[in-house]
Amino acid sequence: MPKVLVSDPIDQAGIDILSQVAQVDVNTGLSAAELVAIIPDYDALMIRSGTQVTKEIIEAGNLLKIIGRAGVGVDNVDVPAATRKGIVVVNSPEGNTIAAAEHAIAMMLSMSRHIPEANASVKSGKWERNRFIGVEVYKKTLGIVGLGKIGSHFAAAAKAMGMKLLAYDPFISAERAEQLGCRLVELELLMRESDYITLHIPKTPETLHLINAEVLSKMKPTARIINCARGGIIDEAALAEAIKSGKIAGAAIDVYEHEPLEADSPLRTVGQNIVLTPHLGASTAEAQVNVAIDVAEQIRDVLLGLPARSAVNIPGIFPDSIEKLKPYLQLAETLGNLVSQLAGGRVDYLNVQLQGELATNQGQPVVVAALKGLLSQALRERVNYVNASIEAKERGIRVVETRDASIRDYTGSLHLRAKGTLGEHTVTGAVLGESEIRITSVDDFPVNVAPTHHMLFTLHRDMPGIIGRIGSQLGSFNVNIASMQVGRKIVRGDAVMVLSLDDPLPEGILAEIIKVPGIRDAYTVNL
Ligand SMILES: NC(=O)c1ccc[n+]([C@@H]2O[C@H](COP(=O)([O-])OP(=O)(O)OC[C@H]3O[C@@H](n4cnc5c(N)ncnc54)[C@H](O)[C@@H]3O)[C@@H](O)[C@H]2O)c1
Ligand SMILES: O=C(O)CC[C@@H](O)C(=O)O
Repeated sequence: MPKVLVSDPIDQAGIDILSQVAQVDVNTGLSAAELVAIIPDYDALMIRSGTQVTKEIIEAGNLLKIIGRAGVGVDNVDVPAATRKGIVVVNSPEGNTIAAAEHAIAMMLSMSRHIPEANASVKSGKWERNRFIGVEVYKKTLGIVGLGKIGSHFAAAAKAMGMKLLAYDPFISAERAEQLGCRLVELELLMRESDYITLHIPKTPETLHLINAEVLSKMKPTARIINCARGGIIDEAALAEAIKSGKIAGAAIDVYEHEPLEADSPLRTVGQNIVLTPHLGASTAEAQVNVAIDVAEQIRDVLLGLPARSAVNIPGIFPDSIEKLKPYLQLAETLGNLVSQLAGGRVDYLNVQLQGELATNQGQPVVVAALKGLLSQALRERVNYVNASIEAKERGIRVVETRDASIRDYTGSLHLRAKGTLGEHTVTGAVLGESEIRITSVDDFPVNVAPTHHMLFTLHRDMPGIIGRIGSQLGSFNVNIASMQVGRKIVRGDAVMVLSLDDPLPEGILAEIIKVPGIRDAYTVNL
């Protein structure tokens, strides 16, 4: 039974799903060294934001197939290191959207009405009504940085509260922003004009310290900023200084550059104009159930050999296309493996042409499958859907995807052309019925053969006696032929012969076959 390590607190609903297919060990609060020590035993790792999945942990995870992040942000996972090792990283892109948006709204309102201090004051026995005069958000301008899922939900709620909306998001259109009631503007204008600024962007090298001293200096002295996205997007020292010196009115922060927040963080000494929560954006009962189920289901599926629906480091396949595409992924892998052997293993160019109905489908997963097949001779089980593209890129393989929907020999077919040490070779294949894979051409000679484990391909002159001679040669080496087919374009011209063999070809026989008069080339293939 596979083993799953759950290293952060996860809702029981997720554990129940994982337990259907795996031994689940819940072991939270581990140090990095402890994780490195135990990870070699595990097939899957499930985390929230508490575990930093470093390169060292990934390198040590020799059985790891999947890392599941029960949440959105995967900035606590070294995704490039996981990709290189062929480990799928999945998240739950929507499970906590509402929770995070509602937390940001709560932060905006509690900051505006001094709720944390007022609560502490009453609980300490005081009744200080004049000390806590707040401000309204009605008719104020809200600047949303990042108009994705959480930013959009905040926008809808803020609009209903009568706020005017600005948004900065270089990756969405002005039309989309307009649909959400926002005016799309540059960051500088948003910082200058907003009374409230809320951040809903991922932490990336581009967004690290996006909100620094200079950007904060553009804000109005009455303006307030909310960060429920990721620590590090705001420069914390600059923020503390801006509030203390009265350059801005306040801030509400849920996420920090270092979590837990250090005891001596300047944010802790800002006083009453800052509201701090300990990364609670996703902490609702509903969101924790959503993300636990979402990610546990994906871990279960991957452990069962099925695709994950929200993988961040493999080409996504829309769930409704998975069933339809599966036989084509198998076909692409088989053809990739075949063409790499015909082209001599070291391939430097691959053209993947999607034909017929397949041309109207998602192409990227099929191309990745072809690359996986292409590299499987060299890398064996080290190559998979996660790292095939990187491995191909690092080997300098130029990959071109083309489409031709007008080719209708089969409902959908796939044509691969590869250039390698043995020159240029092409193969075409199709899926018959539900899932039967056929090789339908080799070097543009039409054939119709099912791929088998051991195969022999020859290029020869179509002339009497040649098939018999190959048969006798194989017989003399005690190799049994399971099936044989010849593909030719014209009678007595060039032809290819495809033989399926019951046994692998013994050493040396290929050299004998090539000596047969009329044989131009011969290739052994193991699929
Ligand atoms: N506090 C929490 O507990 C909590 C919970 C959930 C999500 N989050 C964080 O909230 C953030 C947003 O989540 P989401 O689900 O809305 O993501 P999303 O992918 O739906 O939206 C992110 C938006 O940011 C935009 N963006 C990316 N780079 C940008 C840049 N440099 N400048 C401006 N916009 C940029 C994108 O175009 C996208 O529209 C993530 O960082 C996530 O980790 C925090
Ligand atoms: O794990 C958590 O509670 C936080 C999750 C949140 O930061 C996210 O990115 O989804």
